[in-house]
Amino acid sequence: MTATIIDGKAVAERLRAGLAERIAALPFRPGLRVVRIGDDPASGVYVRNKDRAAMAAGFDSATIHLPAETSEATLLALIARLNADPAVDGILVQLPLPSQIRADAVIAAVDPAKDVDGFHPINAGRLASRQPGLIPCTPKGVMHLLREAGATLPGARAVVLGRSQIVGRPMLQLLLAADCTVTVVHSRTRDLPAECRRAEILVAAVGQPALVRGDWIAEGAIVIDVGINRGADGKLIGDVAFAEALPRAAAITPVPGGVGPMTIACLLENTLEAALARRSLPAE
Ligand SMILES: Nc1nc(=O)c2c([nH]1)NC[C@@H]1CN(c3ccc(C(=O)N[C@@H](CCC(=O)O)C(=O)O)cc3)C=[N+]21
Repeated sequence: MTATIIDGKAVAERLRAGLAERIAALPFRPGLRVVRIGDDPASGVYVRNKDRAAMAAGFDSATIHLPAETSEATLLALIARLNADPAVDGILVQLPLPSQIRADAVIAAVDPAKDVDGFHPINAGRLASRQPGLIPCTPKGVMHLLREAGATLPGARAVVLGRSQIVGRPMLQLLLAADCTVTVVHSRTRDLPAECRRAEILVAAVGQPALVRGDWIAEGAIVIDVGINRGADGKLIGDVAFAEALPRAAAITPVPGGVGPMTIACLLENTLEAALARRSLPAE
């Protein structure tokens, strides 16, 4: 078998085109504000891509760039101002934050109705309790890609590699809600390769370049690679050894061009959802 390569870039473009159409029919432009602190170069690329995609789809989007020395109090005051601004539907504070700022305090300060990252404990709790809320962008994008790849989710054995607050845990909730049999494995798991080999759907989200080798992958598995690691040569590499996985998997996402573009498209989808919900408009 040689795997079908899941074209996340193309799926993301279609999703964004659909959002642009819906926005064009609205009497207002959904507002997104991205807050970037300091000059982490990786954040720079992400913020630029997002701004470009948001503007092209018709959002009222802007990035607020503050210096690396910004205090937590200054950032919290900015968030309070954005929470109170009726033109702002979505707020994203780019992570990681400098060490003088507590990320937990910042995440909890964002109005849950504008929390387009889905990181606020209220939204995490809603997801875990199967109530409607804003869902973290990367796991939401993974669910889009699984549907696109034609995965049969009910009853499927899914393994999530990684238990982070921003990917692994919400991924567990979404796969479980879709009736998968989900196992979450992590750095303390005994025999990671054996656990991964049981997966019909494998979602790798650990941030370790090419950790998942060919022989960790069951024949015919669908492999979603969330990892975006920068190699010594500056190139992006996923968490999965792509060339080794190709002959075993049924379908696999590439890095770049897989999950990354979907994260941005889902951020825009969340911003539109937040804008409609805040105005008590129907979601479709
Ligand atoms: N509050 C917050 N929310 C985030 O969602 C968030 C964050 N902070 N901090 C940083 C990470 C990283 N992230 C990426 C999203 C898209 C690509 C992406 O589009 N990648 C392209 C390649 C881009 C390139 O060439 O560098 C791809 O995979 O094809 C990458 C990285 C969102 N993050």
